[in-house]
Amino acid sequence: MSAPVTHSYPFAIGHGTENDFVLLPDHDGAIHGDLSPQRVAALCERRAGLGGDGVIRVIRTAALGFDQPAEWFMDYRNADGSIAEMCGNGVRVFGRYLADEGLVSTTEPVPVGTRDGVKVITFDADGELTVDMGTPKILGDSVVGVDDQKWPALNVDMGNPHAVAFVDDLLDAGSLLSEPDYDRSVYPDGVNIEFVARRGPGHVAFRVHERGSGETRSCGTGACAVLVAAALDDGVVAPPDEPVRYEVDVPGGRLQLTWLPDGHVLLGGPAVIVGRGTTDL
Ligand SMILES: N[C@@H](CCC[C@H](N)C(=O)O)C(=O)O
Repeated sequence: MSAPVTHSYPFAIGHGTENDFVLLPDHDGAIHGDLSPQRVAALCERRAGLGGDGVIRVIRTAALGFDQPAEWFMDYRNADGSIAEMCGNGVRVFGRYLADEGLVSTTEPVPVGTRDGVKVITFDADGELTVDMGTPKILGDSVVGVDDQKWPALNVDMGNPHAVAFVDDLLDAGSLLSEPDYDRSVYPDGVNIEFVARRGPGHVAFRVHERGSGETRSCGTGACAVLVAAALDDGVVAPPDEPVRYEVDVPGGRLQLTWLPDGHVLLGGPAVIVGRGTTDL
């Protein structure tokens, strides 16, 4: 009897403020058929797999047949294998990976294709990366809940859905081991839920329960939604007359958020690649 044929695929592990990802370089789209939701979930499993909040396939935009003005496309999957439109920390880690591999130059902005359109990454002088996340959609209010507590929450779309609730204390959100309650008629495709506490002027902190990944130590699109909710709560009218800046703390570090007069939100912070290897998926 012949032995089963197994393929070996390279991978890298990276994180942005401890939102961590398994990156699968697949420049020309060879592994597409092998990347089922079950395989993604197995890769992200923290005890029996490589471990991660999500998987990012590094693929040429042309290999997917997408018409976007960017050579590289971030094909993002949540830890449960579901596909998400956008990942703010993921796209910064993606930029770091491309730069470390010598696939892009750090001296000029790099466009990256995503399911939410092209995002442009800038390599900052301090070693961090900033991405132009585009324009938030502010879609009104709903309610989120944990156990018998409920909070009003602002519906902000950053390409993916968010519900932002202000709490007195980040511990008010409880263990976040299970998904908080939310209005499924408002969010038929699920939602990322941010619990935000004030830290001072222009300074907030949040915890997040991510759709498809559970509680994570950071969420870039979530930080953008939090910036918008905090600024509106502080009396800023959208879009702002002048740049509005917030420091946003997450369990895994600190992100720098800017809301520009043209409506775009910039997300800045660290992003690193911490290991490489091979896997049979
Ligand atoms: N961690 C990400 C968001 C990833 C996608 C999200 N879980 C969703 O399903 O929308 C970020 O940094 O933005």
